[in-house]
Amino acid sequence: MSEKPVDVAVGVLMRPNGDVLLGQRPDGKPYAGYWEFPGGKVEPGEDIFHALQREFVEELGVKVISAEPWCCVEHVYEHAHVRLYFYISREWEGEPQSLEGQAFAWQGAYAVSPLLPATIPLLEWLDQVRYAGRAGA
Ligand SMILES: Nc1nc2c([nH]c(=O)n2[C@@H]2O[C@H](COP(=O)(O)OP(=O)(O)OP(=O)(O)O)[C@@H](O)[C@H]2O)c(=O)[nH]1
Repeated sequence: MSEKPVDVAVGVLMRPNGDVLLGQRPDGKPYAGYWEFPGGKVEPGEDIFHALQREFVEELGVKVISAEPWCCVEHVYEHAHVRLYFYISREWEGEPQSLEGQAFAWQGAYAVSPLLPATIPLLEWLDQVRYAGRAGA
């Protein structure tokens, strides 16, 4: 598949201790059961941050107050060519709720699996952000 990539806004909610929120893809979606950082496709005319805010309200009932762009990766799946815009947020309102029936979990070490293939290579790099400045990190 070499068509134009689909833009996806992805958010890493990060607690002060470095834990991050992962969700499990619901039944009926490609890669159902795989774990991912919450997010979804950017709609026409929408900017990435607003897409991120919308997805977090729809999926988790969480209002993202601020988020910094972290990285962008492309991945070609059999179902889609995606361009993933990852943001890191340390400032949000509300406790995550399972509004789409999905499981979710705050993770220190990544104890859930499988994770989406495009996301796995980023985890080591993300740990550098999560535990920056800590002894042994
Ligand atoms: N949210 C999210 N999506 C990811 C990650 N990694 C990754 O490859 N993706 C891919 O990005 C795409 C996200 O699309 P989606 O189907 O979840 O988007 P959506 O919620 O808008 O779905 P919809 O089509 O039902 O409206 C999927 O192809 C998914 O495989 C990740 O960490 N988080």
